[in-house]
Amino acid sequence: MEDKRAILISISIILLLLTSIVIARLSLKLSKTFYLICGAAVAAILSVAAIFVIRTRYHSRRRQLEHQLSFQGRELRIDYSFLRKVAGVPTKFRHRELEEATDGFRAVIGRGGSGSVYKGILSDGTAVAVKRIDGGDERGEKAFKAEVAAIASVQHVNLARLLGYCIASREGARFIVYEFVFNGSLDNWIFPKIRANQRSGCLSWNLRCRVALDVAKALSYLHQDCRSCVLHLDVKPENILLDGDHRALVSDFGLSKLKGRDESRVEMTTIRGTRGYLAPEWLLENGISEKCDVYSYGMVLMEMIGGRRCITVLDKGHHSKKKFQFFPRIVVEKLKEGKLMEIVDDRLLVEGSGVDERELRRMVGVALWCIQEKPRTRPTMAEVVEMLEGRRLVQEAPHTQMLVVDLLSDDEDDDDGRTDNHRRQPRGATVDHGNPSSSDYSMAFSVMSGR
Ligand SMILES: Nc1ncnc2c1ncn2[C@@H]1O[C@H](COP(=O)(O)OP(=O)(O)OP(=O)(O)O)[C@@H](O)[C@H]1O
Repeated sequence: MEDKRAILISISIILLLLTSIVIARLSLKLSKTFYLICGAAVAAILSVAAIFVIRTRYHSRRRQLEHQLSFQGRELRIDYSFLRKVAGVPTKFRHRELEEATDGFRAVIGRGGSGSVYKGILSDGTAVAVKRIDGGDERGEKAFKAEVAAIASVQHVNLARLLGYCIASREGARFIVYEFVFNGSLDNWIFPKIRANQRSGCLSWNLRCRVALDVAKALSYLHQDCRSCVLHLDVKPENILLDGDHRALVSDFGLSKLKGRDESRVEMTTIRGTRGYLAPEWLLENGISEKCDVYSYGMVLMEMIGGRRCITVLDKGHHSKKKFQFFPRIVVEKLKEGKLMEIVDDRLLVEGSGVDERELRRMVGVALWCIQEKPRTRPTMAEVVEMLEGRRLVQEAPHTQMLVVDLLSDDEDDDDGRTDNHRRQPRGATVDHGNPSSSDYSMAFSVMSGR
């Protein structure tokens, strides 16, 4: 439109000029020089008009192209982010985005060995849990890479969903962004509240059974259905999250390890995991396998049944050796005495709570198979799923020595049996064949660190 108007104006000016020249020539009888000057003037005006037209055309074409490109770019970005979401590829967030989402990292929802976890809301309204992995050291880097690599390659309804990550080089921290899981971790739902400000509830028997199955399915998927076998290596109630419907989601892959399908074990140079859930082969055998997760799962199953930690410290005296009460031993005794109901979480034994003795026997049986001392005696997680679903008979578990791997350290235990720094690596570990002491339930065997 603008082009046409410019051309019309230019032509009108030229015509006007030519007419004035002709009129001037006829009326004033001017010389040839006059014609030359006028011709040059017309040529100059024509050039200016041409430049003007070319410029406007160029600018309008440029604007048109820019508009077209930005539209196509926007479409491509939408397609790309859609494809990323569909393929489950984690997004790389900017530090500022996470800072805004978490309101400056204010709302802490959990603390673990590797850092703190904050609640946040992304700009599109998605609720997220942002896990900050502290320390720019090698260990922090390893935990970050292991977690992102492991969880980014797996997808299962019972695994916490990774949305993205962020590396803030200036702050020396790394962040992992998970979908927010509304009911927090399982420990708050099976152990009695120990702090006034603690958010907790008591999970019903039926929900405990469902959670046990959900976790077993997630672990079976990690061990058997992924391209490489994923060893979680930190299965414990704190790492099992419950969504709004109390479905379980296994989370925290910071210690996980990949094992090739053709490998039976992987060599490890350091002990990974949490005291109380560590399988004996961490110190007794060469290399570890998915059976470590099976052991930890068995311990979690025991804790879900009893509503208590498997290991409780009885004696915290400075001079005497620590004495432990090992819940699975109590379970075995009660089973022998035919008083299995006595081991169930007291809070579930109110009338109408629906604790079914047959189901209880099955759960206890599975847990006892899982915590067998020898890894090869333990079932696979797929077999555990079959047993829990009643598709496989749970036979009586053989007697096992019930070894407890404990990384003794200077720090005091919490009331819930967890040490503050519960992910210690033992220095110069020694094996101590402690006698079963005066307490019936003290540990039969402990593995002590030289801290
Ligand atoms: N996606 C989530 N939604 C809600 N709460 C979460 C989520 N992820 C973690 N949390 C909370 O934060 C706590 C600590 O998280 P997490 O275990 O992943 O941290 P960590 O530093 O790796 O700890 P750990 O020492 O157990 O490895 C959890 O026990 C849970 O209460």
